[in-house]
Amino acid sequence: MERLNVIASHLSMSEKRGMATSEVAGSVKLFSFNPDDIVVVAALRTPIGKSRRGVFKDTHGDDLLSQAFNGVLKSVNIRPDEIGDICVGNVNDARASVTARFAQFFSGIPHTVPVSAVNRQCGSGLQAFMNIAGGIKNKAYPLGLAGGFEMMSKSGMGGKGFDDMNPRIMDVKEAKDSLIPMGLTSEIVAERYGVSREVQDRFSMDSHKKAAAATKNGHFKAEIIPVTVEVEDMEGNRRTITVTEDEGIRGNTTMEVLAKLKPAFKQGGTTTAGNSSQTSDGAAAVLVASREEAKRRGLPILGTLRAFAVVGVAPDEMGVGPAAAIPQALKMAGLTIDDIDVYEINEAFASQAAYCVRKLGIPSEKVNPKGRWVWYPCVWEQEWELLPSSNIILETYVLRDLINVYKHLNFE
Ligand SMILES: CC(=O)SCCNC(=O)CCNC(=O)[C@H](O)C(C)(C)COP(=O)(O)OP(=O)(O)OC[C@H]1O[C@@H](n2cnc3c(N)ncnc32)[C@H](O)[C@@H]1OP(=O)(O)O
Repeated sequence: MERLNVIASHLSMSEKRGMATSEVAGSVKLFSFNPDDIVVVAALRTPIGKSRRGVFKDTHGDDLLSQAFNGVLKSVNIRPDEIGDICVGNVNDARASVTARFAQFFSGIPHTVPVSAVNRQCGSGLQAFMNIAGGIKNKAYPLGLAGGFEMMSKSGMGGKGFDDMNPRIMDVKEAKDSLIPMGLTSEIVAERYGVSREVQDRFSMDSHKKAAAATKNGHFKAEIIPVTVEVEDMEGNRRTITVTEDEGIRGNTTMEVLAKLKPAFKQGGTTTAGNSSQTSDGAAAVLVASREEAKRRGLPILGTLRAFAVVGVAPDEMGVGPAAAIPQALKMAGLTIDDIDVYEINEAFASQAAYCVRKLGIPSEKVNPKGRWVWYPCVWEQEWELLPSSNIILETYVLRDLINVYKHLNFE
């Protein structure tokens, strides 16, 4: 009976995806539902603000993160003391684990619930998710909260704590390369792999236009929690505002305007403010459970984690990460490039995303339909309607937009 249900669900998926039954037959074992599957039962984020001069420039990270925590808990009516563990991804906040603890208390989650923070650079939010998923898989707890935040208005791009470095770093090429500013690694990728300024600008323009259309059509509404904050204007007056949409999307951008922008990181380079992600402020959270626990509680199942991979790449071209890691995740999931319906490739620079899409042969119509970029892949089987006729999503970073928001904005 169980098997019949599984096959029946595949048939309906194949119909939705417009595929012949035989095309999905090979993935029957992938799609079987098991009690210990890792599922997402709630996922929400704040809007994303432009750092330093945006809507959250006067807001604290813990205030923003607690909004995300509160949002997901309330959306499915979970008692805060029932959470087994919390893990939060962050790159630039030197005291992120304490900020996360503050956010927990601001959300009314009692001290008996433990919290930790994790930094895997741009993949930190996704890593937080994987840490919680690992705890559930190991039966340490059946339900956990994963989140992420970045407040670049306050932290900037990091770069703190480098005063006391081991001088030996300069003698070891890859150690030294790890200090290359991110924008310059974009220039290296563009030069090394021949990604022209025009390709970068076009990728960026398309991304902005998709994001503007997605916003206009309300596609982000279900995932964004409106946030009310105080913000100081240029004259020093404080006012209270409620933010409901992402800041920084430039739907009117044209190739002509983009072509006029000066290189941001290197004379004669091709990476500009227009084809880089902006620096941002924001936070997100997901409530994660085993399928068994979700069913027992009657919680909605938004998606099932099907595979996850991490692969290292040379530091001087860090942005080629998706090209290395996506094949690995696909292999683990028993899927091919063509099996994926939607790729969300959240990269900071158009050079990197455009290179990865080209290298992997991803059909352009499947890339970032809402205009965002991804790396650091995990494969999701979607059990809700993200987009018509899409069921399998490969995304890098986190569940749709979570986390490491500092690089997302430009392309959302
Ligand atoms: C794993 C990884 O990927 S690591 C990477 C992590 N993330 C990063 O490294 C962040 C990269 N981004 C940055 O560092 C910064 O955004 C920079 C340096 C590229 C640009 O910084 P800023 O100059 O502050 O950019 P800002 O967004 O304010 O844009 C400056 C101007 O360029 C122009 N501009 C920027 N984007 C666009 C666009 N899409 N279309 C048209 N004009 C644009 C505008 O005139 C804008 O001024 P305005 O906002 O007053 O209209």
